[in-house]
Amino acid sequence: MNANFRNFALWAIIALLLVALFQLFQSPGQRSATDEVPFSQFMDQVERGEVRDVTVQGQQITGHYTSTRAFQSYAPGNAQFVETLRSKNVVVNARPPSENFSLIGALISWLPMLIILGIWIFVMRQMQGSGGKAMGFGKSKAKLLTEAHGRVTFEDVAGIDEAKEDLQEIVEFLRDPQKFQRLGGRIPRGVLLVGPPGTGKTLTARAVAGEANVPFFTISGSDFVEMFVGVGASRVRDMFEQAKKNSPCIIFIDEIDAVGRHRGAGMGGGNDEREQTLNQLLVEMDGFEPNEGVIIIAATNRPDVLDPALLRPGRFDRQIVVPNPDITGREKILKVHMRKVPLAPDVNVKTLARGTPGFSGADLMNLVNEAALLAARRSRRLVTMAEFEDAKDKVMMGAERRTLVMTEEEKKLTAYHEAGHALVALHQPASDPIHKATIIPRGRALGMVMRLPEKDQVSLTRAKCKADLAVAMGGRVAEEMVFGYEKVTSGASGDIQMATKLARAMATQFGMSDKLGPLLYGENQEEAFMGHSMGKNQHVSDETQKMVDAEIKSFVNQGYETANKILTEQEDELHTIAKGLLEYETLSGEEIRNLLDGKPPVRDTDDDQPIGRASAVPTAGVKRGGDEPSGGMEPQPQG
Ligand SMILES: Nc1ncnc2c1ncn2[C@@H]1O[C@H](COP(=O)(O)OP(=O)(O)OP(=O)(O)O)[C@@H](O)[C@H]1O
Ligand SMILES: [Zn+2]
Repeated sequence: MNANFRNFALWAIIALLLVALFQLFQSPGQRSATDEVPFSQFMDQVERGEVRDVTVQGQQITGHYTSTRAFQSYAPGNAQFVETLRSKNVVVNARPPSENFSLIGALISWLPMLIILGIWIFVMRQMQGSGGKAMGFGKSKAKLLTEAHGRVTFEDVAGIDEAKEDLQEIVEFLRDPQKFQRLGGRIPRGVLLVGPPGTGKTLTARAVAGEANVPFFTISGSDFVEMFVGVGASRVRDMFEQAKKNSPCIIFIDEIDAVGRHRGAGMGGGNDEREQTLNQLLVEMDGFEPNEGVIIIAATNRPDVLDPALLRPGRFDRQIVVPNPDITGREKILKVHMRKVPLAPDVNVKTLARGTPGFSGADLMNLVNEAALLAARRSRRLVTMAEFEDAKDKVMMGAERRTLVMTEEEKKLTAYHEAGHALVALHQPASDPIHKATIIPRGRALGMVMRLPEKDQVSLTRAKCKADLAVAMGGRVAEEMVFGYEKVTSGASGDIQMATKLARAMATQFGMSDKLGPLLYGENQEEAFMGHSMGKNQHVSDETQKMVDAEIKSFVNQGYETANKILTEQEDELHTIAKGLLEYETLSGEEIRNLLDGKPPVRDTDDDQPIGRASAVPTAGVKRGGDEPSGGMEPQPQG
């Protein structure tokens, strides 16, 4: 049944129902236009010669008086009145009993059937979803992406060269399956792309199809999962049928974990349907010849939950990891997405790539998009570095909260807090260089100092950890120095949390404590990771626990002392930076260094951009995080 026919049938039924209703309501109306008279009265009128003609239909009598007025009456079952009519010269017509009402009668007797049919069709349509795709129940929901969706090639995928290399072989096979057949090589039927969200798994799969110029069917694992038993399995069957008709081609199953979860791993019962679907998938994958030219590419970010049967040879036996990009990868991905954007000459892709550790391909695409939108809002012809910087902060920390009302006192306190971080960082050679400091509130942070590593960090040195601890404490120390012990705010909670996490990692994981030695304390990674107290950890004795806690405390205290020493010795510089922040709100690393040399920042006054940022591009880096987190840690907006 195709969609057009279904639509037609539906409208036909609705039309029929309307006609039937119309007839039903119409008939009594017509009747009321005639006189309805009792049979006895009718007979009297006949006797009196007032009736001109009658039509007898079963027991119903209709006719006209000599006055031409119409009437109608009903005769009792066995009344013999025709003789009387004849004797009075009335014209008598007769009709078979049901003719007059045959249409209505038929409709009434068919009505229940029609209603049931209508409901059935309606339910079927509902089950198909509103997508309007002309596919039947139990048919696969796989979508065929065509040229109209835009052709994707390996050119569009950047920064994951190893995955592309691995897939190159599949491209060659799809281009000329016969060649491989002749040589008897075994081509994998299934490829599993494994990686975190947004790293370009879907994009890569599409690029394989684009490179090989073959059809690309895409479906999500969750599309197979239906409430009706057997539907998922029949969708799988249908999908493979479609694919075979279009071979060579690619089937892409996104989120395969939705169907491919370990059998029997679900919560409670009721997983029969999913298991049936999975079984069907396994059967189909075994069932087609490797040379039929259908390649299945599946994606997941949870390979660990997949049923082992899926990973056996002949199924998804090839796994390709698609990781988050490294610094050069980020640069390449940024360049791919910047192709569509008119760039100002000051845009430095390398700096952006350095400032976005942990970003996925999708995050980077989002960053470029945000920057373009910002540039449009600022009515610029080109997208400048300032937009990219702001977009980066927005993606990383949340939108600026320029409307947040801060009292002068709070603003001053924030400025000194951030200046404290910045100054400590400046005087710690092991710290990453400052990228910028700002007191514009963003997300949960009231301000932040960003430092940028020169290159992606693979490991942390002891010196760098110590420097990071000192920088983290710098904010609080500055507050205490300038405003006094009692005026200290909760604003440093983010710093304290970050410092504690780092100190704990140094003591229990990195082996950086002399007292504890290079041992792993606390087997429970998660506890350590979450920054929870390990107090109840059964692997650590009470005494060891006390030692661990003491070491963590001593690391943080050392950081505090270092910060205190630097800030006390350089109090003048602290005031200079804080005043600079109060005046300009945002200072780049270079501007801070210039300020300390007595050179104020140069601001473009006729620049209409809402952010008072220098047009000079900061070349030095900063590190991410609201009041800076340390290597490998999540950004910690400081409140
Ligand atoms: N390596 C990359 N090169 C270029 N663009 C990328 C890359 N990775 C991601 N993107 C961009 O991010 C978008 C989203 O990526 P995609 O949907 O392919 O990610 P995914 O890994 O399939 O994510 P998910 O696991 O959430 O489905 C892409 O359309 C693309 O524009
Ligand atoms: Zn801080």
